[in-house]
Amino acid sequence: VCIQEKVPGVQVTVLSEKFSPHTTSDGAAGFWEPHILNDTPQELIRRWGDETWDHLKTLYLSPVACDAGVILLSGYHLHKQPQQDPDWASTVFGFRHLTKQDLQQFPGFSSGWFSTHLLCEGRKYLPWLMTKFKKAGGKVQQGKVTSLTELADRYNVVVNCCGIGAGELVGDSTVQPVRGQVYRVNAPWVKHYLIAHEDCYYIIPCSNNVVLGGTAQKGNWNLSPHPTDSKAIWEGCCQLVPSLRKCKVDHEWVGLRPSRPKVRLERESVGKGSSSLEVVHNYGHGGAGITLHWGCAQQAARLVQEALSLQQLKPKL
Ligand SMILES: Cc1cc2nc3c(=O)[nH]c(=O)nc-3n(C[C@H](O)[C@H](O)[C@H](O)COP(=O)(O)OP(=O)(O)OC[C@H]3O[C@@H](n4cnc5c(N)ncnc54)[C@H](O)[C@@H]3O)c2cc1C
Ligand SMILES: O=C(O)CCC(=O)C(=O)O
Repeated sequence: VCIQEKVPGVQVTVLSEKFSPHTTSDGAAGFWEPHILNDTPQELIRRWGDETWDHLKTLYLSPVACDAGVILLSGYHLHKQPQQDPDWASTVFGFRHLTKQDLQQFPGFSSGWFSTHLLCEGRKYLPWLMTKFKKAGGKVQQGKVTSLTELADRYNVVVNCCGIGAGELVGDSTVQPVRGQVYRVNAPWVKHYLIAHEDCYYIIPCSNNVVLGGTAQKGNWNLSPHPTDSKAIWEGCCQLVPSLRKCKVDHEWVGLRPSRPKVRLERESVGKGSSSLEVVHNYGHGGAGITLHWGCAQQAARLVQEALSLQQLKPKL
């Protein structure tokens, strides 16, 4: 969608093995908070995160908020050890430190913050974006790409935004999963998010259900819910909000956060001669793909523009 908006007359095709609701982005809570980004430079996290925040804020304040799956959510970040204020404190709304009175609700936690965040639900947002994309003339094709150069005779530029699949596609062994298991439950009485950072437990209400998480297991590719994780998540979340014991479980889900030493967002020429191709890489967003998505997409679209203006355009089939 960003490319369509930035490059006049461009024809864009989304070529993907899986579509919504079967992607990692569909299962994520969609909570705006930069995390699991390893050594991605702080100034880039701030720039991409803030651009995404502004984009989501605009959607939230518009009539499309419900269709696009963008909501505003307040709640608690809980810590067992004293922490420095996070870099995102000045981006979110109403950041403050928890008082002794706040902390009385949460035995075992000694500090934390209260803040209001935007949340973008992939399961609503992706179909909403797809409608926009198709209306603007975008094409869609299902299929697994095994080599980027196989696309050289069909496209002038390819954007590699394959998430966890990017590692295999471009032979980047630094892409590793950080496995996240969650429950989706019906608990409409839960109106605040709670994130217990050291234990990795969280409770995040979305528009139709509540996400109970989670795990962050590096290098684990198992896409099935594991009973040991289910038990730990259930007990951890029920300790935070005991009334959750009464909730009805909708389903469990596992996703692989596409982790990398740092987000890869750059241009590269791959292949030689007739199979050479301009590629824009945009992958490795760890636990923050939704948090950074619009800022990264803007940058990727600028790189597409650059790649198009550098090459002599030949008509392709
Ligand atoms: C449990 C959990 C909770 C999360 N919560 C949050 C959150 O609250 N906030 C947040 O910001 N982030 C969150 N994340 C992280 C977020 O989900 C990811 O960073 C994000 O989904 C990555 O998006 P992506 O588009 O790169 O990958 P994906 O959503 O996985 O999309 C990649 C696409 O590429 C396609 N593809 C891959 N390889 C190929 C190939 N070879 N050929 C063709 N197509 C291919 C796939 O089919 C898919 O359609 C969470 C992740 C998990 C697991
Ligand atoms: O911890 C958060 O900010 C919300 C959940 C999340 O982003 C994740 O599980 O990766």
